[in-house]
Amino acid sequence: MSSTVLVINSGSSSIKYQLIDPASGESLASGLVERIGEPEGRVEHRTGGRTTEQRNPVPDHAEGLRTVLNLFDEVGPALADAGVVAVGHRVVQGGRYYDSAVLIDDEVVDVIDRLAPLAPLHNPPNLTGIRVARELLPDVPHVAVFDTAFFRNLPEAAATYALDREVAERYNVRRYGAHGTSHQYVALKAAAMVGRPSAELRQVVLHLGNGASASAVYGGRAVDTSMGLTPLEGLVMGTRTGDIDPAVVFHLARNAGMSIDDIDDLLNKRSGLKGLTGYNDMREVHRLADGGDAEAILAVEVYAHRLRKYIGSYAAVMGGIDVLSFTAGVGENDALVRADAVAGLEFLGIEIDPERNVAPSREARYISPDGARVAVLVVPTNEELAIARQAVALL
Ligand SMILES: Nc1ncnc2c1ncn2[C@@H]1O[C@H](COP(=O)(O)OP(=O)(O)O)[C@@H](O)[C@H]1O
Ligand SMILES: CC(=O)OP(=O)(O)O
Ligand SMILES: [Mg+2]
Repeated sequence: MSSTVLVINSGSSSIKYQLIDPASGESLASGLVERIGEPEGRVEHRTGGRTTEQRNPVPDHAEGLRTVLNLFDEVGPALADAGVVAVGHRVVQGGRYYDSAVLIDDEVVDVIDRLAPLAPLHNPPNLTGIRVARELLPDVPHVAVFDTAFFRNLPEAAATYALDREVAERYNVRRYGAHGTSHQYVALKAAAMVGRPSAELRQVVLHLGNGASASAVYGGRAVDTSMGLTPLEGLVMGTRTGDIDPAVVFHLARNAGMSIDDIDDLLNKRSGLKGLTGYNDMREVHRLADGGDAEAILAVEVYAHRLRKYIGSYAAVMGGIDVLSFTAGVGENDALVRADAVAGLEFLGIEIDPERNVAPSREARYISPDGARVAVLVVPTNEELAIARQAVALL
């Protein structure tokens, strides 16, 4: 029997999970618990080509995980017979503590808890997932794989904010990044695709999901990234502003009668595509834009404008660019966004082949024309597989 890893990614209102054979990369089961804490919850469990769906309220993450483990019992594969050697947990914020995966003990739990202010939407649910999973699966090692690990050794010039040094040091204010497991996975895969030693490659990776971030990877090492102290900075996201002038916060606090918590909620949960159009899902935004909705058309332009700014600035940071990769929900599926993101960047050697760009495929592929100076790629990310591999490597 081969060894498997159960990977858990607990988000604010969802739990995604996958049982993976890290050696072959095969996914033996996967699923999702959605709308935790809302009146109508939904659980989807996929294994062996079959999907089982349940629609019940899921009051909290503990109940959600219990439901998942029951599904493994009832529908399979039975975890007791599946050779589970570890549970791998995605944790967004590891601060300055971790540059690689770590075995979870009470001290690690304490650190993740103390770092919650630096990823307020992510670390608390990550931690709940860890607590509950350790209770329900006490006999296997649990491993934390941090989104920040790949960015732990960013050059100081990229990681440092031009803020009073003492304040920054006392309150741990610096750029930590996020989505690092995905950026690293995609950069490695892209280097293998172009067949050049990663040591000399200047890569830009665009992870465009609900949360979205860009990274500059030079010689296999992250040299800059768009998420900062928290996953709020950088690109336009489903519900987050990305970059804004910090003075917007003072302005709203002083003139709109909003509290800091109100503004936090506004910038993180009611902005981005949702703030501009009412919808956080790019598919809905396109649907509106296709119908001539001026706000949706502008939202797509704002989104793409930000992407072009980051591609250009990272090319400047690295003295050029050899590979540009698109990944995650929007990056993998949205040919329009990809085309808009590179429009006008021919001066950097970036061009795409319109037919390759729209060809339906789930595989990693080139969308630049043969012989182009910059390899433009779509590389489906697989954070779960990367987490499973890092967990077994640690053990
Ligand atoms: N066919 C598609 N076209 C455009 N956007 C898509 C498509 N499919 C999914 N998406 C976008 O991908 C997002 C989810 O991406 P994903 O990487 O799964 O995010 P997360 O891991 O943050 O939940 C959705 O919110 C949606 O906007
Ligand atoms: C860090 C982050 O933004 O993660 P997600 O995209 O899962 O929200
Ligand atoms: Mg994601």
